[in-house]
Amino acid sequence: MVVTKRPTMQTLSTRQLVIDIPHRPDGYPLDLTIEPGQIWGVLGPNGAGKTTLLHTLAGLRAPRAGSLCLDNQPTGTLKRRAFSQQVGLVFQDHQDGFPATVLETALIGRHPWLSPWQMESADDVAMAERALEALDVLHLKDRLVSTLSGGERQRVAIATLMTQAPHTWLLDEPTNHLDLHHQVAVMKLLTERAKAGNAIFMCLHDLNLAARWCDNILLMYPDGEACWGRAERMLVPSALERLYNQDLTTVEVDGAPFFVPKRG
Ligand SMILES: Nc1ncnc2c1ncn2[C@@H]1O[C@H](COP(=O)(O)OP(=O)(O)OP(=O)(O)O)[C@@H](O)[C@H]1O
Repeated sequence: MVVTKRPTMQTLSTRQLVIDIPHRPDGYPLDLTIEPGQIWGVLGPNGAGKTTLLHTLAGLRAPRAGSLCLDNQPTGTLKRRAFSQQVGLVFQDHQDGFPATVLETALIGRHPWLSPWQMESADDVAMAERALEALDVLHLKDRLVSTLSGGERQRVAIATLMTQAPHTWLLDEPTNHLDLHHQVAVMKLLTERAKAGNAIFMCLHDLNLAARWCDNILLMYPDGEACWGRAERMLVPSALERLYNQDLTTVEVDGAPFFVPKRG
C-alpha cells in the first residue's frame, strides 16, 4: 500500500493584503488568519472583489500590496506543489480543457501528491471514489464531464478538491447550481471537514446559508472597504443592508437570523 506522507497543516494568513482590482483605490488592507476548524463566509455585492480575493489567496493573482503566509512563511517562497498540498480552490466557473470523465477529473486532485509522470495508485483511485460518493456523483464516474448538468459539475469540482485534500479549502460560490438538498449536503460536508481540522473559506451570495453555517464572516464593499469577525457580530441587518443596498426583514429560525429582502 502506498502511504502518502502528509505535511503538517499550516495556517493561511494575509498581512496588509490589498487585492489588485483595476482602477479601484486600495481600500482597507486585509489582515486575515484562516484558522484550522473555521468556516468563513465572504459576502459582498457583484464586483466587490470576492473572486479576486480567492484567486489572490490561491496564488493565481499577485496582490497590489501586502503578503500571504502559510504559518510564518511567505507563500511566494514555496514550490507550487507544496502550496497545492496546503491550499486548494474550487472556481466559480468550470471550463473543460479536454475531454475527461468524472473519475479522471477527480483524480486531477491527486497531482500535487504525485511526482511528474507518476501514475495514480489504487489508493488514489479509492480516494477519488470516496470523494465522488460524498458528493453524490459516484454513479457518474465514467461519464464525460462535458455531459453533466450544472449542479453535477459543481459537485464534481468539490469532489476534486476533496481528492486533493489540501488543508485550506477556498470555494467560490460552492452552492451555485445546486438544488436545496445538495446545498445543505455540501454545507454539512464542509462543516465535517472543518471539524476534522480543515479551514474553509468560501464566497457566498446566500446570506442565509452564511448565517446558518459560517462561524466567521468577511464583508467586502465595492469601494474596497472590508470588515471581518465572528458571524454573530458581522451579520447585523444594518451592515448587510448597507452592503447590498437593500432593505431586509430579519426573523430568527432555529436560533439563527434569517434575512428576507423587503419588497418595497
Ligand atoms: N482583468 C480585469 N480587468 C479589469 N477589471 C477586472 C479584471 N478582473 C476583475 N475585474 C473587475 O474587478 C472587480 C471585482 O471582480 P470580482 O470577480 O472579484 O468580483 P466578485 O465580488 O467576485 O463579483 P461577483 O459577485 O459578481 O462574482 C469587478 O468590477 C471586475 O469587473
